[in-house]
Amino acid sequence: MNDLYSKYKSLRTGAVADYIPELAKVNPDLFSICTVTVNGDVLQVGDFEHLFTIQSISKVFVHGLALEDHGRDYVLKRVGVEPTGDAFNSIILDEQSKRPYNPMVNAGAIATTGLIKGKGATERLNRLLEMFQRYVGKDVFVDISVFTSERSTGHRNRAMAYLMLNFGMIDGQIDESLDLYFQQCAVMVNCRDLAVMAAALANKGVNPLTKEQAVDSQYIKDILSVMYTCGMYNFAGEWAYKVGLPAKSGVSGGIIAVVPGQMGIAVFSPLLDARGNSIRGVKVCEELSQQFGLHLFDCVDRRLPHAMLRNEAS
Ligand SMILES: NC(=O)CC[C@H](N)C(=O)O
Repeated sequence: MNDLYSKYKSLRTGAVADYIPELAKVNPDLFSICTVTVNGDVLQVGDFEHLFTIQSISKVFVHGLALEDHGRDYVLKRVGVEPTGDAFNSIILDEQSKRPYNPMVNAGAIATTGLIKGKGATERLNRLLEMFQRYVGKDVFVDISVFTSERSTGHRNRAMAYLMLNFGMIDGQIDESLDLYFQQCAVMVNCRDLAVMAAALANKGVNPLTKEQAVDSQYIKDILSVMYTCGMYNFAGEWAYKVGLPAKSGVSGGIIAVVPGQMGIAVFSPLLDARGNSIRGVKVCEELSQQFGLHLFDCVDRRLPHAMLRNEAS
């Protein structure tokens, strides 16, 4: 991991996201890698304590909460599970069903967030924060500057919400759902938190550090299959081919990847490619997958380093 960190630290291609004005202020040099095994072993390098907003990585966990709130049949009626091959912010709905294509693109995520139960905006936000807290293992907070920055500029997302309202795919509480969506995107995490969250998904929904059940284990297969096919947007196919792990990226520069039954991986580096994926994040995950045989369909045995498997034999 140290070798990968040193190798890519000097790679400075790409650009930080600036369509949300507050995100443009980030230091582009920040870089960290962290892995957490299902046994709770943590390996971390770089700026792993640096807090940033989770952005689209939140979509994975909110999808899980929507499944818990309504069950898979109902969620599937409102949001599909087809990869789009389009950008994360594309304003397209399935022509026939009028559903957004999947819960990982913005349209689908706004619809998913609209499904979160609660009496009023505060209860819905609290339920969402409690869900994140189960995954992270400590209190989490919304970055108000990033939230208000996106709320005042997120007209494209607002347009999607109105399109879905027109087709009856979300209910009339448009502003409340959009606020909740912008708030979930502005939840603050560090690279280590993300790796713990990914490790919970690798560990049947149980946070490996606190042992708390973060999400009902019956929905892990739903969450991971949608991540696998849709998590990296219009790069999802190449990612599945090269890295072979369920994953999710966000425009603030985070990427999580899940090695089911073994560990969670998180990389943070805000320099993005044209599709909105972290450039260093993609490179590091490609190399980790190749070096340790992590691709789900790789027939060679996984070669996790000894440090990651310390507790497995005991
Ligand atoms: N890809 C992302 O991280 C996008 C999330 C961002 N909040 C948006 O809706 O545009």
